[in-house]
Amino acid sequence: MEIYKEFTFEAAHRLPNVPEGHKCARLHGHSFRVGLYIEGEPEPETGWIMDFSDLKRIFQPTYDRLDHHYLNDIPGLENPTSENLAIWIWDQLKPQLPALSRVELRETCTSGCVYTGPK
Ligand SMILES: Nc1nc2c(c(=O)[nH]1)N=C([C@H](O)[C@H](O)COP(=O)(O)OP(=O)(O)OP(=O)(O)O)CN2
Ligand SMILES: [Zn+2]
Repeated sequence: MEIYKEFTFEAAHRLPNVPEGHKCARLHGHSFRVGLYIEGEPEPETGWIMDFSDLKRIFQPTYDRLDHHYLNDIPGLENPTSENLAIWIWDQLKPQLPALSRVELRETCTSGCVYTGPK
């Protein structure tokens, strides 16, 4: 079983390595959506895998680094594609959240990616 919690943050970015003339080379912003998934079995007593509010608390410091920031300025996010952002969020959280199973990163209403960890 997986549980998930979704977050939104506002941020600006530009993609430095796109072909010349690509629209994403220009500074622009998104309302990013992040889905964090935790895999496990519900504990018999609580009936939950983990408390959603604990998940929120653990994500908060990472969220604060992203929300209303220019992503390219963040170490490790110099090329802030959806893919790199999902990996970066995973790397921030996995040490504290061993049961993290999936990071969904939605950049626009129609574009995003899903990361399930290194293969
Ligand atoms: N594989 C990736 N492709 C693109 C990324 C990315 O992170 N990974 N990022 C971008 C841009 O940041 C862009 O803001 C989002 O792209 P796109 O879906 O093309 O945005 P639109 O809202 O313009 O999409 P439409 O559906 O065409 O309106 C580009 N590619
Ligand atoms: Zn973009």
